[in-house]
Amino acid sequence: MTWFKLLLTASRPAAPGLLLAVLAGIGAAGAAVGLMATSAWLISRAALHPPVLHLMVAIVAVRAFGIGRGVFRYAERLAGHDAALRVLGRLRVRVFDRLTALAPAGTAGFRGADLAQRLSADVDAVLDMLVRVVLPYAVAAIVGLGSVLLVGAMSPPAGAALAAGLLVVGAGVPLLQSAAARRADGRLAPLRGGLATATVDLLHGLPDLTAYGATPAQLARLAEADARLRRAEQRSAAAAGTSAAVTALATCLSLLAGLAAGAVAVRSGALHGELLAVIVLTPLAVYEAVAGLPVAAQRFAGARASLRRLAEILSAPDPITVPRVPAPLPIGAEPADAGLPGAVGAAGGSGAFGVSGAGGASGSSGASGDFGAAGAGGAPGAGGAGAPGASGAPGASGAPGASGAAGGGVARSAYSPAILVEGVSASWVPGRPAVRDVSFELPAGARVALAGPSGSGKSTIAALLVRFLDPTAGRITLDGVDLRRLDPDDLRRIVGYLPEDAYLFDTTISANLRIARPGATDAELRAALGRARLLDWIETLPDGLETFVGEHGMALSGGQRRRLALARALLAGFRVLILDEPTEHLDDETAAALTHDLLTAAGDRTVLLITHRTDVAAQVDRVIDLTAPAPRAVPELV
Ligand SMILES: Nc1ncnc2c1ncn2[C@@H]1O[C@H](COP(=O)(O)OP(=O)(O)OP(=O)(O)O)[C@@H](O)[C@H]1O
Repeated sequence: MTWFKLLLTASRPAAPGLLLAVLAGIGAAGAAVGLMATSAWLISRAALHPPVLHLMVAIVAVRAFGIGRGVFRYAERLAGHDAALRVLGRLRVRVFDRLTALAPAGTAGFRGADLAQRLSADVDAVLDMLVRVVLPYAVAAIVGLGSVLLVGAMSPPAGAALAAGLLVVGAGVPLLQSAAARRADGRLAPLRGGLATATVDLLHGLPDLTAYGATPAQLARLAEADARLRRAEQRSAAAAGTSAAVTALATCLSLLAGLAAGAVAVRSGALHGELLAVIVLTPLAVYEAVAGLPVAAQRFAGARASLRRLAEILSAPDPITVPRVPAPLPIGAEPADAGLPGAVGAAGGSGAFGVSGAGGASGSSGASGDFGAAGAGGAPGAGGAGAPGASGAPGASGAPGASGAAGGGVARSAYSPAILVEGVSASWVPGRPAVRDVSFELPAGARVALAGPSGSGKSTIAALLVRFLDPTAGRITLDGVDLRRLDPDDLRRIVGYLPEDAYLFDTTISANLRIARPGATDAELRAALGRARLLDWIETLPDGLETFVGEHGMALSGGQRRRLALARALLAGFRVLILDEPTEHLDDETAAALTHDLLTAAGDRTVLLITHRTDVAAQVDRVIDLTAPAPRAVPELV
């Protein structure tokens, strides 16, 4: 998408308002020109002492133009800003929507502070483009043309002098200016983004920089970014100053030329002496209308650069493909109502996925020797008797909700989906695979640990399961339905990802929890906190649920932060929970206790526990090891 197309599409809904602003602008500038021309004639005529009645029309016209100029100017500002602010608001929402669709995989190429800059300053540049570039140019072009015709009708040479002056000020000076400062003006927005990024980096990394004595070097980088921005601003300001001087010079020369042409015309008798003042003074008002054009041209370069940066976001490739007509979530795969075990009905109508073709297909894959141990009965449709996965598997019984009773291995009182990962490869950056040919199964209601060395792709698998990313090869199915056929928002209502660094907002415990479910009552919050084993501690706090957690949850310990994030996930009612390194950086004893609590709190949900720890094997149904080329299942489901 080009910057121009972006501007057109963004402004189209506000076109009537913008047109009204242009008309009002023409009215205001036209009234200024009319005021100057009429008063010039009135002064000249009055000097000859005619009967006052001969002046009455001109006197009324002067009043009308004087009042009209103010009224039209007000209407122009009102209509122009109203339309531009509407465009700006819509564009900001559009950019934000796009960012949410891109994040996190699609925004990997952008830097955080720079994105913030694009979302704020660059979107604001649309206001500049419409109100300070498009509007003044449209008004100046029409009023300038009308004035040249008016003056030209009285004295063609004076009209030609005015036209030449207007061309110099309205077109020549801006062209010269943009040639002189194009690079500087175009670089202002990216340089501001770079400075914001360097500042945020410095602030966030200050403790580490101080510890390593690297603050001076980082400060030097910041100073360098600042200096580059200052140099660009200076070049831009120098070009603007030169333009202002050239504009003033061109205006004076054009006025003098008009005066000379008018004087010659009066002398030769071609022009009545009363009109000489009109020819000389009218251009003053016209130049007022075009005087802002060099600045407008300068703003144009900056605003165009900003629009290009926004177009980059809007046309960034989709990290995932959203189907035009998404498949419905498998019946029964609705989020739990209160995030509590048993709150979800036992998957009524579940027979639907008993007949699902995809379920059948995955069944054959589950039974394959690839991960036979893991797949024994666990794969949807594989039909292994007695294995927990089989019990809930669509193909096995066609009634997932009934599985708890049938399976025996993993007691489930509510529906939990099964997930099958088949020969999946994926990359964050094209050509750099993060996981290759990974296959494993997450049977319904099972707790599976995903282990492997750092960088082996565990978090990438989690990102694939919530469709932050799509596989480049292979497929992932949820109860037999390929994830790519589902709406990602639907999917994320039932598959919850709890990253290692789950974000806590700088607000109260209750507000952090209600992000998952805005309508949750205090009792529901307490229930979720109780299940995350955090309630006892919270009850000891003077402000209880209304205690502030600080920026990034700094007022909580690492373990408390994770428990609070878990309580939020429980409250959301996900039916599959992906816990990414929930015990990282905790001592062994606390880690074991937290893992136990997390798994207990997860209740009947399907859980994928990403971990480096080797001691979780006893607490889960199986461990998938990503180290091996094709992950192995250790040990078998109990
Ligand atoms: N957002 C991202 N953008 C680009 N590359 C990424 C991104 N996230 C991960 N990668 C790359 O994908 C590969 C796998 O990373 P991933 O985080 O999945 O591994 P991991 O097993 O979870 O590691 P760890 O145990 O250290 O968290 C790495 O080479 C990493 O550089």
